[in-house]
Amino acid sequence: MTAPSPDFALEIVGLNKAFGGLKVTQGVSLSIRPGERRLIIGPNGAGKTTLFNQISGDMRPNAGQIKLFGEDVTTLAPHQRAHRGLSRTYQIITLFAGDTLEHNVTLGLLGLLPSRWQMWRPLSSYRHLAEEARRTLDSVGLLHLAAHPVSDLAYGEKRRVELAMALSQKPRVLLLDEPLAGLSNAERATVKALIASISKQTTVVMIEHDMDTALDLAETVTLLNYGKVIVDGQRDQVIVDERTREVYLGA
Ligand SMILES: Nc1ncnc2c1ncn2[C@@H]1O[C@H](COP(=O)(O)OP(=O)(O)OP(=O)(O)O)[C@@H](O)[C@H]1O
Repeated sequence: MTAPSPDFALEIVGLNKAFGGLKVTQGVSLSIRPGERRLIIGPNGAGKTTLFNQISGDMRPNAGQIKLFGEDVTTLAPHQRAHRGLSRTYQIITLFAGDTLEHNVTLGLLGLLPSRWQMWRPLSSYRHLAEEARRTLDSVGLLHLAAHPVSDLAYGEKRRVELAMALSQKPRVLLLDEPLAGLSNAERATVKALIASISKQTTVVMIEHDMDTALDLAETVTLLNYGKVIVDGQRDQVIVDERTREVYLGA
């Protein structure tokens, strides 16, 4: 008999996090269904990135629970969550600037192998990973730059590489932290199309300030302010909600 599939890809219950006296996550509860596109919005300092850090395991909550497809992952390390299908990008690009694109993506894939890497084994011996890295680069139209150092790339191209690296892990849940930040209009359109093309096998949770673009990609929206969930629901309802107006317009 197979186990019943859980209702939620990601379920957060009563999450709390404080830095000294500053409460940055206050009783946050969220339920995100498999395949959902969820946008997390809120003013600067609302606690969006801190929430992501706790979901990914980069930061431990003070209280509360995080479940991935029904499994409690609250105390698991980031790589253990990654093995269970959670992947994230960061607000700050995390590629190795001096290394080639192909090596960067290969290393990203290597980190996910159950055996991890063995330091005495040359990277070139992981041929299947290098091939997958090249497929990954091809998927975002950057294969022609595979042998170039990351420092040669334009900012928008680096963003695409980072996204491609996260996608190459075939995540079940993907956390995108401001994927459009700092992009030109043209780059924004390219990255938006890339996000829109992500398979429904992947649940997408995205923090983004560029509402014009991000709202198009979202089905559901959560508004955070001072570490609390203020409104949560279908995109169109959240947009017209009085409380959203209040937070953004101080009305
Ligand atoms: N490691 C830390 N130590 C102390 N305070 C922190 C730490 N990380 C975040 N904070 C504080 O927690 C609050 C929430 O920060 P966070 O980065 O989560 O907000 P955000 O909603 O992502 O903001 P932005 O939209 O500007 O990125 C801020 O007041 C921030 O200064």
